[in-house]
Amino acid sequence: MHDFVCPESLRSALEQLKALPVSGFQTDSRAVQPGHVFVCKEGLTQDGHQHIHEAVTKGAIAIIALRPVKASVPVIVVENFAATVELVSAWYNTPQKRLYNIGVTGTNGKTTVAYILAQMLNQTTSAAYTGTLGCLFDRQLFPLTNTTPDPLILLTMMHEMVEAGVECQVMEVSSHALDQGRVAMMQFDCVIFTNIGEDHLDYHGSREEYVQAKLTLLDRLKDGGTVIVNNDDPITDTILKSCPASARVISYSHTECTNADIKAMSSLPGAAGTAFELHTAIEGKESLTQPAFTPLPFLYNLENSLAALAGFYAKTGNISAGIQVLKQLEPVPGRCETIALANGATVLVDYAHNRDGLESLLNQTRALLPTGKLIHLVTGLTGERLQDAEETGALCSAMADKIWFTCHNPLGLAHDAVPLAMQARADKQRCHIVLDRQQAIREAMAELNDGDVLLVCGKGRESYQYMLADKTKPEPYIGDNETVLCVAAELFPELSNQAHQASLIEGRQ
Ligand SMILES: CC(=O)N[C@H]1[C@@H](OP(=O)(O)OP(=O)(O)OC[C@H]2O[C@@H](n3ccc(=O)[nH]c3=O)[C@H](O)[C@@H]2O)O[C@H](CO)[C@@H](O)[C@@H]1O[C@H](C)C(=O)N[C@@H](C)C(=O)N[C@H](CCC(=O)O)C(=O)O
Ligand SMILES: Nc1ncnc2c1ncn2[C@@H]1O[C@H](COP(=O)(O)OP(=O)(O)OP(=O)(O)O)[C@@H](O)[C@H]1O
Repeated sequence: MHDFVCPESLRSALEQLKALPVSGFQTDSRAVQPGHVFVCKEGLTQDGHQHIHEAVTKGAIAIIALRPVKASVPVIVVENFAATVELVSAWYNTPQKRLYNIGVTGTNGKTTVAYILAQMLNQTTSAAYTGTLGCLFDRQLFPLTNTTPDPLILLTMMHEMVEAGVECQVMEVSSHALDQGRVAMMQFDCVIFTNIGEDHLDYHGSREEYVQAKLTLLDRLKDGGTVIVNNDDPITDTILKSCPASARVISYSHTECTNADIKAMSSLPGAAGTAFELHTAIEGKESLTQPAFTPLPFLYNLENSLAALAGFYAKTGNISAGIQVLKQLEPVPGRCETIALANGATVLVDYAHNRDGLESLLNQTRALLPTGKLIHLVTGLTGERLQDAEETGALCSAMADKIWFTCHNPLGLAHDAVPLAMQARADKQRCHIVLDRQQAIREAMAELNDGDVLLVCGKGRESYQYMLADKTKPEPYIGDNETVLCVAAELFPELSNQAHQASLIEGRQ
């Protein structure tokens, strides 16, 4: 049994760690691997100190705790979790300070903006993406549990990035992360706001609290850093009022009549992307209008592309180079992925998973659909969004022609709880409940005719369902894309799976 160790300073804690063969740091006993230091955290529902035994059994070689505890491995006691973050940051030689960090927040569009901006910056430097899709750099993808990871995971990833020669990180910053201080050790060079609507009321309690959480991203801005705002979002006035005086502000807009620094003119958003005139009038520079094109479909992706262009400009100072790389963007996995069917109908697999996202997707689809053609919709909401379910269901009923409410991460609720709530204020003649997600997709596809569109929303490329509240125990799910491809092969056997797969890629007309 080791004595309790109570370091008087960070330095002495570091010295203790240096004497051990540390392979990493972990706050979750379930994920501990041999050589890890297990960090005890008092969370919202549990106390990490209760899980020391499991951590040691799994191979933890030391414990960092907030109070004296007994363990068969050395214990370092620190004052609070922030001290641990400081310790781990020092252990990795403050990797966050060795990167140009861009933080992206907003209700919708974080993944899209962060992923495409990292892609664009990769044409000029080595850039990493961190967010809902995982942590991607140096051609490797590291899966993440959270959109914005726990600070110790983030520090570990940033250490790996620095080791791999990455120069710039574009990361999504969720409202939960801001509220829980997951990015408290960051000093962002640039922050980007996409749009702020209403979401996560289960966690934040009210829209005001949610907005306040988002605004705290500004507290994490470096002195003299850049704030990128969407002039078309009414929340921008509030953001600007909260901006530090030293900040450089760059605004973007998709409407011609605003005085945004970067704006799209003469745009005609379509399913094949959007051609537009990019007008820039930044920081007193001579204004410039240049032809531009984003291959991502729909108006909201024009907005996302403008946000990414502004981010590219903030980092490189070269908007013309940004226009060039924007043209060649690869699609974002699970967002607006199109599959053309042999009968002339189209299936679109998308990540729209809250009221605002569904509304903008349905609006855009309706605007592009010829009269008389139908929008079919397969959707659900996660258990966390139960209180939004009635209103969202009513919105879907008003905007789509035929709807299948289905299962989407019930997170411990009865599987029909969210679908029933979604159906409550919907037109029941047109809005069915089919809990088996694959069956819902199958039924919806069977009813499609030439020119109709089916939107399969909410999961994107996710290949799991959180049936239980415990997110460490996901159930495997084949995936929406795969389901659509299988059903297409059943419905149109004359086309091989391979042909369908090809149409998935080429179908982005
Ligand atoms: C509600 C919430 O946000 N919880 C987050 C929070 O967990 P917590 O600290 O409260 O955890 P806890 O369950 O009370 O446990 C306390 C401590 O005991 C540890 N523990 C717990 C159980 C065990 O068996 N062993 C063990 O060691 C836990 O790892 C933790 O260190 O801190 C953890 C580490 O940072 C997060 O992983 C965890 O995210 C959970 C998984 C989650 O689902 N969060 C969602 C709501 C979320 O954050 N979502 C946003 C994106 C939202 C969006 O835009 O769509 C995100 O950034 O991911
Ligand atoms: N700028 C936008 N405005 C409104 N809706 C959008 C916008 N961008 C994307 N969407 C819709 O929201 C969905 C989710 O997009 P995206 O994954 O980029 O958002 P997000 O903010 O990262 O969400 P999450 O953090 O939960 O993953 C898209 O599939 C699309 O339907």
